[in-house]
Amino acid sequence: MASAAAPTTFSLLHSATSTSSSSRVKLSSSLRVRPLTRHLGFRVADPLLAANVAARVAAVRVGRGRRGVVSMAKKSVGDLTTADLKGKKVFVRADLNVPLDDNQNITDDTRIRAAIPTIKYLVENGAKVILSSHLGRPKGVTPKYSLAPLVSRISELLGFPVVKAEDSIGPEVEKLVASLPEGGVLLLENVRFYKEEEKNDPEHAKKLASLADLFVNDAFGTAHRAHASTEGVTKYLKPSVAGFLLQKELDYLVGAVSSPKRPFAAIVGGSKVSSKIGVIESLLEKVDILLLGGGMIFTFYKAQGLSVGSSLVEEDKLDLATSLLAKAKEKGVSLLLPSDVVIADKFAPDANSKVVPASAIPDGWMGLDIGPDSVKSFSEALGTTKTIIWNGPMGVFEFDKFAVGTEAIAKKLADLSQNGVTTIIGGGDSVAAVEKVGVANVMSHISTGGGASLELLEGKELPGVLALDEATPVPV
Ligand SMILES: Nc1ncnc2c1ncn2[C@@H]1O[C@H](COP(=O)(O)OP(=O)(O)O)[C@@H](O)[C@H]1O
Ligand SMILES: O=C(OP(=O)(O)O)[C@H](O)COP(=O)(O)O
Repeated sequence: MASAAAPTTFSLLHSATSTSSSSRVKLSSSLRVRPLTRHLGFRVADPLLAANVAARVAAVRVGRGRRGVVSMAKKSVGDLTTADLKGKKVFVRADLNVPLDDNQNITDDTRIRAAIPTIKYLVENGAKVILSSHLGRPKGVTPKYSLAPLVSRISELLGFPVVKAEDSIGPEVEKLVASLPEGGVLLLENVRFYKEEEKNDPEHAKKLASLADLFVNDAFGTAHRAHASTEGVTKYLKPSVAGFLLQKELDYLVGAVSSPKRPFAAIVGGSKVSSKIGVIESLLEKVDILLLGGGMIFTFYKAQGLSVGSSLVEEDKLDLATSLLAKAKEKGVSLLLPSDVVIADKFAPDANSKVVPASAIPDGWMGLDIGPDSVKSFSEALGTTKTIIWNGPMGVFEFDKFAVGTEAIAKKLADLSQNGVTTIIGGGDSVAAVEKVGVANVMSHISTGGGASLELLEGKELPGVLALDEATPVPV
């Protein structure tokens, strides 16, 4: 078992009684301030500033018995009143990166629904909302990644029509902003149509920022990216504050995951192997059980000398996979790889398929799901846990033939959740999978960010959060 006292494990309590809408957290006496700051991306106030902090922020002991107060609040959109917002142009960065089918229909609108409370609050307070997001990972302007298919759903959820711009910067956008009424919403085109977005180009950030007076970041799913519309704009827009979704995610994930009930398990799958494989290293410091599925597993099989046919493999991560297996052993973490897989002769819903042992994937075939024996052993392992975080489907669940493993794990988690286990689901596709099975409502927390929640758990700073203004301490 992993040690419950791993260096970056913190004991956090929510300050649920705070009258401010900012996220405030009380810290236990065992806490070390510096690692926590690193972990959350929040600055922890110097204990000596205690006298300047509101009495309602509980005083706690920090370090070696010194009496102090820790306030980790980021300024929230809820701290802004009608006086701050009426008639103001507000640049809202949301994560509206929703899955679309081949006909451009939204197959899961969780992220859109999650963004609505912040937009509604701004609208109700007379702001002019300039709403922005990315969709997918386009390289330049790519029609299939346009935000156009989202307009009707956003309008429907808000109860009034949203105007859509054809670009995210430039004279046409400026004209639309100028004609935006108080309480109106303008949806910009995919911010990733400009390569400068992901480069966090300061000139580009300045152009985006020039559209507005202030900034609200509600894109938790993209908070781990330092991009022009998440981090860059904060340098030019004051105030830059957290939206309600961003706050809610941090409150839940920090609270539940930093001091998990044990045994604590993580399930990692999906196809973003290169971005997730690194997370495994730090997960090994925190979890007791680690289950790997999805496209992740073939890099591990290959590292062990098995043939993987034409399955997804990250060749440059083979050494890392080998060292992770060794590290799991050294840490006493029970790392489970599927013992059998469902293989296909092509990447298609109507592919021929069969179940084979993980060690017997023939050439020309690719693994697209975990097999029945693996479902059984994964379910048994999960049955022993008290906290589970799941990121990334077990297989290509979009194709019914290869959705069985993902659905079985979703049902197992739903069952455990109803029996007192804390279940946290993160990631666009993982959430879509859980929605598809119809068990999203019984999970403890559905996070809109897969990579972001993993990086938070990993102990990394989230640049999109770090860049926001700190809440003003209230004088006693
Ligand atoms: N064995 C596999 N081979 C290829 N793709 C896979 C495999 N298993 C899962 N996937 C794909 O992974 C995608 C989700 O991956 P990812 O984006 O990492 O998850 P999330 O959005 O939950 O973080 C899904 O589209 C799914 O089809
Ligand atoms: O879908 C997302 O991440 P996730 O799949 O890790 O949840 C976010 O929209 C971030 O997208 P990105 O990983 O292309 O930066």
